[in-house]
Amino acid sequence: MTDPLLDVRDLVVRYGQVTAVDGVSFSLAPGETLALNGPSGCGKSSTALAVLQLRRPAGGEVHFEGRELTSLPEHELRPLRPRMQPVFQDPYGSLSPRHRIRDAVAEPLKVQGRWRPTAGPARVAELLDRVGLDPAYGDRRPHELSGGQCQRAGIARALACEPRLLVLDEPVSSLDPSVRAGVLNLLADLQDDLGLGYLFICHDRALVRHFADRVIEMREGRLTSGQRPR
Ligand SMILES: Nc1ncnc2c1ncn2[C@@H]1O[C@H](COP(=O)(O)OP(=O)(O)OP(=O)(O)O)[C@@H](O)[C@H]1O
Repeated sequence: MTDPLLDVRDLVVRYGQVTAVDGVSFSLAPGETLALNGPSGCGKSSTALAVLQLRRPAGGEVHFEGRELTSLPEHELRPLRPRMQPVFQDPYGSLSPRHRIRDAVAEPLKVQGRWRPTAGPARVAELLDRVGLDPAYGDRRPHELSGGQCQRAGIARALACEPRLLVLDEPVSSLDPSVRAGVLNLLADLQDDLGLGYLFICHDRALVRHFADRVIEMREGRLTSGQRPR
């Protein structure tokens, strides 16, 4: 059996007195899509933030590519962060309104010291093309794109990090139904090509059944089905 890409054990997330996630365990294999489904407020986004270590959990462990993340200080997490990238519901919220799309996609390359003035622009154009955007759109700012185009640009920016895991938090929920299928097809193609693992957070049960390899259900902070046996 392949080692899991992500192995979450007894995760607890608290906001003050509120326990949003209460002992959640699951694992995700490389190249797998695991859907986390459940009603509004059940703790899906809190689970996503804790997996990404954007909110440090109050308890439990998050093993990613064999490293346990919750015990790592920020300076040791930093080099691992590019490998697990979020894609959030609001496509405009994840891109700075002031920056052109090409700069937003180039930024992770620059932050990671992988930007080369000669090859960099071509790499950005390649990433935009890979997500189905005309590279000429690189000149635009987010408000000059549709929601679907903007979500594609956000995915291009995530891909610039060369991730192994995408945490997709309601990635198509704010898009027109006509645009959703295109973005989901893109995600499926990228997974086939790159072997990415997806933690796919979605409240739409029909959609998760269609898109995911496996579904786990959450309610009031706990998994009600699909919990990994201990
Ligand atoms: N920053 C916060 N401060 C205090 N409580 C919070 C915070 N974020 C979430 N919560 C609470 O934690 C619980 C879980 O919220 P969370 O957003 O994780 O659920 P969700 O399943 O993602 O909901 P939705 O589908 O509506 O986004 C809710 O009771 C929510 O009110």
